[in-house]
Amino acid sequence: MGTVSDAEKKPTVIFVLGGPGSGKGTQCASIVENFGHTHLSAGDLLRAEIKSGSENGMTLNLHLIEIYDEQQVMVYTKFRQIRKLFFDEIGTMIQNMIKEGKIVPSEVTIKLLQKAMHESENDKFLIDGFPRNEENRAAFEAVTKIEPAFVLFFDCPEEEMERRILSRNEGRVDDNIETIRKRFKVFQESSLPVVEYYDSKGKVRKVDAAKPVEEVFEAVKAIITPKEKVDAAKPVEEVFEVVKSIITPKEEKDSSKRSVHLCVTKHGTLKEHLLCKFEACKDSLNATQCLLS
Ligand SMILES: Nc1ncnc2c1ncn2[C@@H]1O[C@H](COP(=O)(O)OP(=O)(O)OP(=O)(O)O)[C@@H](O)[C@H]1O
Ligand SMILES: Nc1ccn([C@@H]2O[C@H](COP(=O)(O)O)[C@@H](O)[C@H]2O)c(=O)n1
Repeated sequence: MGTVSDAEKKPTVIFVLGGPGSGKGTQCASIVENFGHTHLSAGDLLRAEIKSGSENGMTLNLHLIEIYDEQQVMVYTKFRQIRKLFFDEIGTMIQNMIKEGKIVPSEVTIKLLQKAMHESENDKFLIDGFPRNEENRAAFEAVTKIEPAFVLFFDCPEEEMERRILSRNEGRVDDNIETIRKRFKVFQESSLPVVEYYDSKGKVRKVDAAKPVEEVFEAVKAIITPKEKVDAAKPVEEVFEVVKSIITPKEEKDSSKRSVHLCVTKHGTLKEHLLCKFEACKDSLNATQCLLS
């Protein structure tokens, strides 16, 4: 049986979703710093395309490129003029759609995401603000054949998101009350169904994004941190020493508050038990009992 070559290996993708101003970009910056993912914001890529698209005219590289198969200078010049018009038009189209809080056609956004992924040497990506609707989701999966590892969903009330956007001060054309309302509507009607779709597949990791930045990141860290493994073949006391060193005091406190217990499975993986069948597991000091489960 053949093995999967490096070239065929799919990158790990985490979709980062949440309403406008829920703090996706802010948290992605901390994830990049702490976990080394590459952050690709669909909104940032579209904004960059408005700025540079008509200058280099290469980013989107849509079907028009195929028109040019002649070598003559005249044809080439004509081609460049047409191409510039074409990309100017795409830039204007993106700009208008962002101003109106509308979702840009998937073909455009996916091209930008694919290009950024190809140019990166990383193999783990945070794709922020995408997929924004069912069309985005289906097209991305069809084109890239990539399924997200999970969806990091920032849940935040509209009043808080509105407050945050109105004090963001980055000069964005869509950070005004009229467009914000339109973006909230699009989020409710088109983006939440995508979250629900992934939720039905058990892929949504929801975070309370209304809390202060640092607290939100604590929750994010708990989701992103790779699950640590414990060598469960060792004597029970030794295993428990390792378990104790992994469980931080904060997690211990939180887990006892929430009646969540960190246990070691037969395979040596640390596991959170919401309801453990072992009475003895009701506090983390007895976590080793779960070795038997
Ligand atoms: N937990 C938080 N508490 C208070 N303010 C926050 C929090 N997280 C982010 N902010 C601030 O709110 C504003 C919006 O945050 P950010 O740009 O990260 O949101 P976003 O979800 O990426 O927004 P958009 O989808 O509109 O691009 C920023 O000014 C940021 O500094
Ligand atoms: N998948 C996407 C993402 C964004 N847009 C457009 O960009 C605007 C800003 O997006 P942010 O994520 O930076 O808030 C958004 O309102 C859309 O107009 C898009 O079309 N498709």
